[in-house]
Amino acid sequence: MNLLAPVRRDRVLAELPQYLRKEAALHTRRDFHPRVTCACQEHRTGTVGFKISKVIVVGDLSVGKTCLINRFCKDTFDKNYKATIGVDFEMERFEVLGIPFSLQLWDTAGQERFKCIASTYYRGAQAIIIVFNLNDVASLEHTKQWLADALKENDPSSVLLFLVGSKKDLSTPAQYVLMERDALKVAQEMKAEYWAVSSLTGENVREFFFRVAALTFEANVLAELERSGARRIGDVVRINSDDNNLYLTASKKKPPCCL
Ligand SMILES: Nc1nc2c(ncn2[C@@H]2O[C@H](COP(=O)(O)OP(=O)(O)OP(=O)(O)O)[C@@H](O)[C@H]2O)c(=O)[nH]1
Ligand SMILES: [Mg+2]
Repeated sequence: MNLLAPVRRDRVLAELPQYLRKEAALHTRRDFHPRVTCACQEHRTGTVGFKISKVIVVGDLSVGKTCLINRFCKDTFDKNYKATIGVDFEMERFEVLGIPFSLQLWDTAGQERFKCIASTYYRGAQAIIIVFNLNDVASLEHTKQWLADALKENDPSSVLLFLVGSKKDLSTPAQYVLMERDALKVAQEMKAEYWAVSSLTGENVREFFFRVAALTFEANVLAELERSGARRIGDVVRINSDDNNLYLTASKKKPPCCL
């Protein structure tokens, strides 16, 4: 018996959502990896549909991490600042290419005094979202330290990284252009995908989380195929060093529908 409520209609992804900026995208393909599409059509996604992927959200205090999660999950915005103490989390259920897929979004505290509690929850993340305030250059500089701390608890070769500039509504177009230039550089150094959002207006919030869900799903299915493929004689798994594809892809011996 399935005790879970059906996936909300506005959480159904039939196509790969696109990146924001080509210069700092995890990959620039227009569609899901053909092996993933094929596996979904044939319902060969193994345990992916039953798993919950952990996503952690880190960054300086008051950059807007809680507001970002609340805008997406509850469609609310609170203009008053209430510091997150330790951690909090929200579950979001999606359906990607017909397969159920869940994200557990971990909202962590940016305040120094709560950081050691929060960091005990970093382990086991499949995606790390590092948030900075587009109107505060120091918060962008600090993202490298947030990333280093989060990576101590995770496998840097398999985790997906997103660098998110918040509070876009507070920047003038001219200020935004300058900040974006610096942020794109940082994102490229980190090998993270860059996004700019506003939780107040909602700009890019849904697009961003859909992209996180889609890329995390894609990486999960590829890893699952890799594991099952490694058990079959003749399958070869390689790391694609194409700079447009910053994470693992599996290749060779594709079923006919994937060619
Ligand atoms: N104008 C504007 N204000 C925002 C936006 N996002 C967040 N804020 C405000 O920024 C303040 C901090 O937001 P939070 O989401 O609580 O920040 P946080 O990163 O979770 O802070 P910690 O929990 O202490 O780490 C609040 O007063 C929010 O209303 C935004 O997109 N635009
Ligand atoms: Mg918070």
